[in-house]
Amino acid sequence: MLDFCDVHKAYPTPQGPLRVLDGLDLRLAPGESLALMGESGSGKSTLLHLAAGLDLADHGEVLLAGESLARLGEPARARLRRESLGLVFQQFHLVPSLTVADNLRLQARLAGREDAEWSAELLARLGLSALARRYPEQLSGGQQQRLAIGRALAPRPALLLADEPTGNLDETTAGEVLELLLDLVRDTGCALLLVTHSAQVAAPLDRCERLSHGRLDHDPRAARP
Ligand SMILES: Nc1ncnc2c1ncn2[C@@H]1O[C@H](COP(=O)(O)OP(=O)(O)OP(=O)(O)O)[C@@H](O)[C@H]1O
Repeated sequence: MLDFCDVHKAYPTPQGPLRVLDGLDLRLAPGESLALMGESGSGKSTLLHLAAGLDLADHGEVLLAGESLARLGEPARARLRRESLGLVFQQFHLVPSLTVADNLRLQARLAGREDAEWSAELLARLGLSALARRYPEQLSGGQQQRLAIGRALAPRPALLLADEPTGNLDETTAGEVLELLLDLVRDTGCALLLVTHSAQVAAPLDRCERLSHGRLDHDPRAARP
């Protein structure tokens, strides 16, 4: 589903190149869930950006759904992103002028995958059916993040990238939102790459890797036995 092969990424700085990813290898199988942990500044967001084709590796190869992101032009990368990827961030990034139902529909429409039955089922599973005509600002933080998750999954992507998806929520709401996210991911067969600072959030996922000095180390402490 997602493969990083000997990936290097550096940022130019006045002091010279800052090497963030340094020969990183990663393989995520279809339907597999992986928690990505690591110190602040270790490169987790950089890795997510490369996985989404929002930025390109300096050396090495990133393959998404078998396609080398660097070899595709930007229009083809954008198409692949729309059709194969769901993105969820700590900030919800909902469209404020669209209702709950239309926020959900928009993403599916952009991917050419409108499916009224699936949208209705998603709204119900998100606990948002009764709120379908509200606007994002009329929702609680937990409801907004549930909608953001539903929107990302509306086109039935093969891979969901989530960057601290429960980082803005209180502990109880965060637990509920994570459970919902994992249930939906499991039921749709979507692979998941989730960045978190929390071992508790990482625990129910299939694997946990720690990013350190530009490479990944398996982290048995946070992974399920
Ligand atoms: N566009 C950029 N130009 C220069 N340096 C950058 C750029 N983007 C990120 N960096 C640096 O690269 C390193 C990795 O950043 P990144 O955001 O990937 O880390 P992170 O692990 O996601 O951090 P956090 O957990 O704090 O979100 C940091 O030292 C950061 O300052």
